[in-house]
Amino acid sequence: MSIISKAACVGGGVIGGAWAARFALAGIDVNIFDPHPEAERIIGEVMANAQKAYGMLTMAPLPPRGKLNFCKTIQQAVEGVDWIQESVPERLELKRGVITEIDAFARPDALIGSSTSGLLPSDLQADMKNPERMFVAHPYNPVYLLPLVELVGGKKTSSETIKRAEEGVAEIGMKGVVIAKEIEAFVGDRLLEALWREALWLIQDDICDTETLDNVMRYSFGMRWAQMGLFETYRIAGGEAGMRHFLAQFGPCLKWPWTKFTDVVDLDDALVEKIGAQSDAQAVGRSIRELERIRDENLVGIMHALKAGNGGEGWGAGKLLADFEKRLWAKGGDQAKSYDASGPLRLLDTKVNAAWVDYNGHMTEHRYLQLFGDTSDALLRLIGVDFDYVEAGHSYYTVETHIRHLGEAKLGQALCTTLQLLASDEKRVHFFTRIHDAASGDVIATAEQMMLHVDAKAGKSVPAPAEVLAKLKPIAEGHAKLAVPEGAGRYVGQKR
Ligand SMILES: CC(C)(COP(=O)([O-])OP(=O)(O)OC[C@H]1O[C@@H](n2cnc3c(N)ncnc32)[C@H](O)[C@@H]1OP(=O)(O)O)[C@@H](O)C(=O)NCCC(=O)NCCSC(=O)C[N+](C)(C)C
Repeated sequence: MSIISKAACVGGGVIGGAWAARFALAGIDVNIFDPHPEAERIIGEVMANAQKAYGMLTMAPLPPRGKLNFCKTIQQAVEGVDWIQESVPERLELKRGVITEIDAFARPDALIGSSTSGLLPSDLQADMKNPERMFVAHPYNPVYLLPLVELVGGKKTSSETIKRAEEGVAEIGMKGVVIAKEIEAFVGDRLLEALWREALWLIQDDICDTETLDNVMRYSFGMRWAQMGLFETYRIAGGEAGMRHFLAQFGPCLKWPWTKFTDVVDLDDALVEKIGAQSDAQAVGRSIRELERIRDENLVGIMHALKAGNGGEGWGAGKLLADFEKRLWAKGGDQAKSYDASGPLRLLDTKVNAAWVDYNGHMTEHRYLQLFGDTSDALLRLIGVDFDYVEAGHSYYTVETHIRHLGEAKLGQALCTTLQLLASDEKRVHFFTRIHDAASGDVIATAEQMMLHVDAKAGKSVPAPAEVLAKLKPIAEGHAKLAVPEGAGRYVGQKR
């Protein structure tokens, strides 16, 4: 049983809107309450960014998008839902009042998370009737892409609530990290605050400008942090002797005058103007929307890289994405069970995303192979060769591929793939896949491929079991009646 079938977002700004997108893209209907006159437009823009980002992030079958329902009152928004996420401005009295109102109308077992960046959950739950179901669920912007949620209970929060909250955020592809004790600003914002304080001093004292400071981070430890965080990185820095050696070597430096850690810079008009001007220069005219697009594409790229990390097992946020996709495939597999074998099988629908485009301004070579591979994966799921099947020790491996490029695919272009079986026997599946422009049906590329059924442990081809062959049979029979595709059997250098 899922924890979240229906959600509510109270407060729909950048954070609340992105929570709404997270829920909706996980197939969950969301009630939204936000008195801002332009709430619908703002959330619509966040949703559009989120959808674009998910289009790049995953080929797994996302469930039908949940509905967004704009409500006139908090009562209307929260009645009957399973999870309420409060994201109103960061003022204790305001948040406490809103949470108390949510508490009055929500189902007694509904979970209530607050997006506060630093207020104590005990303070927020002070006036509630059912405070045991309230906690901090602190996300990071953009919430629809960054998976972390800090889960922090107050004095009256039950441990059962935190457990359910952890399960709930996992359902929407997020990583719930439980913070052991409540403390202002929790863990993430404490760390950011320390760095931010130091950074402001470096600018104030003319040690560097904003661009230099950002470059120092993004070309070095920023990349390390994204994949291993602080302590695991330092463990490696300690060499063979590990963490203890690192602490012995670098610990004493903490007493050197390297930081202004406890001093707070005076953010007077002059410093604000200095940082503002440097930041404007750094942006070289790029709008916030443009920067958001670049940020989202980069985040997707980082997550893809991490998904391939650790020898393909996935690492950190990439492993989380891989696990989320496994669940999506497991659910979405049902959709693919019905098909019409009287023609080529339509197995994939996608759009060319920015990361797939090369310096010639069109989709680059290896992305074609990715789409062909994703299409053969879809065929395999259709005949029962899914994650469980592979985990049990058998699979199909591709042993030969012949790709032809007949047209170009441009950024944002909608594509679909169709697959035609040419021949099969107990070991072999020989098939022909076309990538089409989804609107016109024009063929942009084709691949003729051969897969062999293998015993993965033995690393040898073996006959597929009867149940797999039985699922392949109706497709083979249907496709035997089709004409052999133009281009099948061609080789490079052959005259047309
Ligand atoms: C393990 C492996 C796939 C096969 O090795 P093998 O058991 O030694 O196999 P044989 O060479 O003996 O071949 C078995 C039979 O299949 C026939 N065969 C082989 N290649 C072809 C071909 N290209 N076209 C037609 N027939 C072919 C061969 O003649 C044998 O026939 P018999 O009648 O005598 O049984 C091994 O090759 C291997 O590990 N290869 C690497 C595979 C790989 O890593 N591929 C890339 C992975 S991408 C992928 O798999 C994508 N996806 C499917 C998951 C989406």
